[in-house]
Amino acid sequence: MSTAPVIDVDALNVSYGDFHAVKDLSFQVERGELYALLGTNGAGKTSTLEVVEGHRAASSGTVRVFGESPSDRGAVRPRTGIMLQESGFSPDLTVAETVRLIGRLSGRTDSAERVLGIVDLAGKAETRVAQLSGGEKRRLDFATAVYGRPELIFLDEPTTGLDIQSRDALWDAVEELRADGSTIVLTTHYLEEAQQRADRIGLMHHGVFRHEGTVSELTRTLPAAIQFSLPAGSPTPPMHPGPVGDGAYQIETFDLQADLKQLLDWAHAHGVELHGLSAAPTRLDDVFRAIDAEPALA
Ligand SMILES: Nc1ncnc2c1ncn2[C@@H]1O[C@H](COP(=O)(O)OP(=O)(O)OP(=O)(O)O)[C@@H](O)[C@H]1O
Repeated sequence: MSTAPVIDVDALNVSYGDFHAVKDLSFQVERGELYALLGTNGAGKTSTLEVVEGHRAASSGTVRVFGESPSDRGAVRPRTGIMLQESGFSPDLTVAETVRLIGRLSGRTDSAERVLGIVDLAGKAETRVAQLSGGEKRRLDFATAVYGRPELIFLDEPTTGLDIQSRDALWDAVEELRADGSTIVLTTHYLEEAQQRADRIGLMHHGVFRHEGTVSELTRTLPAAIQFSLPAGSPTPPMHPGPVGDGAYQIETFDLQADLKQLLDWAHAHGVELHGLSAAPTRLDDVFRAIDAEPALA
């Protein structure tokens, strides 16, 4: 089996007139990975994905999907499922007709009943799209993306507007596809989903990656926090904690386990009880907030 990446983006630039939306972006997505392309509003995620999906020409740079140009739709489209943020379904078609039509256009084969079963829309097969709720339309969109079990699936904000049961069902279906070897590219503003699901994350801001790596590589870029309060008259604690209000202190650390141990050893040795002790690892949200606070790179 080939070890070439499924997606290979090299020095991609996308400009709209004078506005440079994507700047020399390079990344690869390996077979079987779930790669999350995340970023602030206007970071350039959609512009990037439109090129990778073959919907937009690059201003410069090279993009390969399965080793082919994404504009070679005959080669790429049958192997690729796309769930867009806004579906363009015809309101007059039924749910089953929509799945069959999009399935036929994709060049993949499957059964409408199977994919509608995955998203719990089998009972709505003969309902017109115009009569679906917002969440049901999102589920139909997902069904068309996974029709034929494509090798590569783009999920653009897949769970927006879905209730918790539908979200769980969607992620179960994604995990099943991954077990079959499908590669997933996810964009979402629900960072906890990316934190939980992504093998790697590309975090964009103003057209460039501010970070790329696994969740733990990204969260290691910021310190974790240990917080506690001390009873009156306690000796000075180690590691120079800073006050954070209400008599509480905070230690910022890149080595949570070692520093927590040092603090607990100190408390034990001095017979001090640490009140409200908490040790919080860095979350993806924190990394996001930190990059959003930075100025744009030139
Ligand atoms: N057709 C266009 N013409 C001019 N500017 C555009 C066009 N499409 C996008 N842009 C600009 O390019 C930048 C990147 O937009 P893009 O849609 O790629 O960002 P995004 O990361 O997907 O954002 P969001 O999270 O808000 O969806 C934005 O500043 C946007 O205003």
